[in-house]
This record gives sequence, structure tokens and C-alpha cells, in this order.
Amino acid sequence: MGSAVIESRDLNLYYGKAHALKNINMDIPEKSITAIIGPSGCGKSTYLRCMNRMNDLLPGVKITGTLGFRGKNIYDRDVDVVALRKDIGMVFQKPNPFPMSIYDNVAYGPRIHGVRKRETLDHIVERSLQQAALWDELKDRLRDSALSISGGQQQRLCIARCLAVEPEVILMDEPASALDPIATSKIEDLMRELKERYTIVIVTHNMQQAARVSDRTAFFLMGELIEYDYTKKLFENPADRRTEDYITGRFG
Ligand SMILES: Nc1ncnc2c1ncn2[C@@H]1O[C@H](COP(=O)(O)OP(=O)(O)OP(=O)(O)O)[C@@H](O)[C@H]1O
Repeated sequence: MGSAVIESRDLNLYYGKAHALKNINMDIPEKSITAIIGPSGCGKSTYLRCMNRMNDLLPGVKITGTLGFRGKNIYDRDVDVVALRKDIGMVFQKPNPFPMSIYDNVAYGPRIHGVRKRETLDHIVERSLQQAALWDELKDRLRDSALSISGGQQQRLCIARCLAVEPEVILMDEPASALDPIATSKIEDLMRELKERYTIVIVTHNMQQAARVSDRTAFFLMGELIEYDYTKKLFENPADRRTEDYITGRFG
């Protein structure tokens, strides 16, 4: 196993009185795919959103414990959240390209981080679209609106937009659930390629998808981490009865 990039230690999250994450202890290894599965409402998205501090702006949210990224607690006061989100990018369930050109979508992040030179931006846009397996499809349409391409292309464009700022970690919240099977399999192929260079954490409702793409799987239930293991082990020989019940469809 590679070294851990993200380490949760006794992580708790409360939405007001509701205890949504309970003492989560989990190490996420680098350059691999970690899937988070579990029934609706078990805290999967909440946990994912903790990793780039998308929750702590909500009123009434309280977080205790630590979430380390490269050895530093991201909930420390001096953490620059904008810089954190450059290192830990996020791709959402519904493709959400900005209403601007394909080029400007990908150049958006680098421009925010101060890149101005046209040549450099051109290079970043090409590299990011290449990595997202979109360059050949879109290289002659860079000036077209990002809203004019298919849903599957839009989702890969959102991944390219995330790659443009050279993150270390990519968080994906149900990235293929709005897509058809062909577009879904392209996203899964892409994830397999990206894990050579990036650490990927994916929340998915789809157990087959977790089994197909991930190296490790974490099973959450009512805010608790019940079991976390190599994907093959967790699906073929789960240690906990509740995991077994869930993966065999007995509940959830
Ligand atoms: N902004 C919020 N305010 C209050 N409660 C919330 C908020 N977001 C989530 N919750 C609650 O926290 C719990 C965990 O929700 P979360 O969305 O993390 O679950 P999930 O496993 O991702 O579910 P799903 O698969 O349905 O997306 C649920 O009980 C949910 O209702």
C-alpha cells in the first residue's frame, strides 16, 4: 500500500443535533481508488465533502477530530481553503460546466490561480483535456459553449477542469449516476487511467461500480464506518454481517 494521503482520526460531524459522522478512522492511500458505499443517508457525501471543507460553511455544523492531508489537519485555523481545494478537487453528480467555452472552463482554475500567459494556458488546456480523454473529441471545438456537448463529455470536461490546477486528490460524488452506460464506462476507464497519477475517492450507490473500479472500499452505515478493506476482500469475504447483508441486497 502507498502512503496515506488523507487520514481521518475520530472524525465526527454534527448537523445541529444530528450526528452524521461517528468517529471515523480511515486512511486513504495515494494513487489508488477508494470507494465509499452504503445506503442512502449513511453519511457518504458528508464524509467526502469534509475532505475539502465543503461542509463547514453550513450553519450549525460542528466537526470534531482531525482530517489530515499530507500530515496536516485541514481543519486547523491557518489552512487556506482555496489552496486546499486546488489540491483536493471535486467532481459532482450532475455535470456542472460553467456557461462559457470549453477552453474557458478548463482555463478557469489556472486563471484564478494567476496564470495569464496565453501559451501556458493553451498548454494546460491541452494537457488537461488529453488526461480526461477529451482532446481528440473536442480539440476543434474549444471555442464552443461547454453546454453544447453531451452529458458524458460535460462530466469529463468537469474532470479536465479539476485536473487543470494539478490536484493531488480528486473527490467524485456519484460522478456517473446521471450518465448512460456507455458514458459511465468511459468515466470508469478514465478513473483507472487517472489513478496512476492521482488519488481518487468516489462515493457511489452502485456496488457493481465500486467493485469494478476501486482498489479499496469503505462501507458506511448510519454515520459509522463499518468495514474498510481491499475491494475484492470486502465483496467476496466481508468481515461484518452488516456489510454482507448490504452487499447481498438484504437491506438498503
Ligand atoms: N446540510 C444538511 N443539513 C442537515 N442534515 C444534513 C445535511 N446534509 C445531510 N444531512 C443529513 O446527514 C445524513 C447523511 O447525509 P449524506 O448526504 O452524507 O448521506 P449519503 O450517504 O451521501 O446519502 P445519499 O446516498 O442519499 O446521498 C442524512 O441523515 C442527511 O439527512
